[in-house]
Amino acid sequence: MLEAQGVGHSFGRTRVLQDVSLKVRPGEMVALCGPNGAGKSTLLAAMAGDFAPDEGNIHLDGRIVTSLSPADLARRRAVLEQAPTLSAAFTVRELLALGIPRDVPPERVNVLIRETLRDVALLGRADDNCLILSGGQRHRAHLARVLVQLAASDKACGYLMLDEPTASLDIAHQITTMRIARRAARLGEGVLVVLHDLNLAAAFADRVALMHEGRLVADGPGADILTAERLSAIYETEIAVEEAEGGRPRIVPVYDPDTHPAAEA
Ligand SMILES: Nc1ncnc2c1ncn2[C@@H]1O[C@H](COP(=O)(O)OP(=O)(O)OP(=O)(O)O)[C@@H](O)[C@H]1O
Repeated sequence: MLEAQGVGHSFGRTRVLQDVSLKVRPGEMVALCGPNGAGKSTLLAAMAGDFAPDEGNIHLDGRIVTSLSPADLARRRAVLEQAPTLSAAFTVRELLALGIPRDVPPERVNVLIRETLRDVALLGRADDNCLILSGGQRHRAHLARVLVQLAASDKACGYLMLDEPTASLDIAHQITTMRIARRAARLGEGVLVVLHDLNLAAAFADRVALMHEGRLVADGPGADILTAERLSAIYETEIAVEEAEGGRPRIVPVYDPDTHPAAEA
């Protein structure tokens, strides 16, 4: 299990996380939602072991996450950052190979790369330089990099941590990406995904964890958590919630195109 307990953190004098506790169990997909600046990426980075928070603990399969070696961390969890960068002009194939340990036989590497690129619909671009891909295609290549990292791991289960994986994708690729994350959970991985799209969260995640101003304000099934009253309050805009197929909530922002932001101040 990946678990944050009583986590607090400040950057300088800015308190970014306050007493946050969150569990991601193997086989479970948790969507982390909330307004800009709520602390989602900071929490995900802390849970990934990127830094030790000022307060509280984060355990990955029973061990303090920052006590794990980089190699052990890489076998247990894979992280797609919000704005992934390239350290060199890699081809798509080379980018994916970065996530695969050197002792994996070349034939296995080729199979892993081919299967993962097929999943993200980039099989035909394997030998293209990442820099010539479109923004969304490049993001899918980075998603493939983290998927192949876990697929190559010898651990029975790992944790997939995705920070806004659908932000630059068209509707079809958003759905494909969420299906890939869902399949990872079905195969036993723990999935933590930061999402702004509350409808994707409601449709795909087992639980929705809602953050606001550094705190976790609600955590549970989307149908319980995503209420019009709660969402309108934390996003400070009118949001309606309807009932969709299977009792799932459908989140509908209420648009008033003629209200200028300055007029509300
Ligand atoms: N390295 C840093 N130094 C200083 N402040 C930081 C740093 N990283 C994040 N912050 C601040 O922490 C707060 C939370 O940022 P974070 O990126 O975690 O929010 P978020 O919920 O992921 O937001 P968004 O939806 O806009 O991506 C913000 O006010 C941000 O400015």
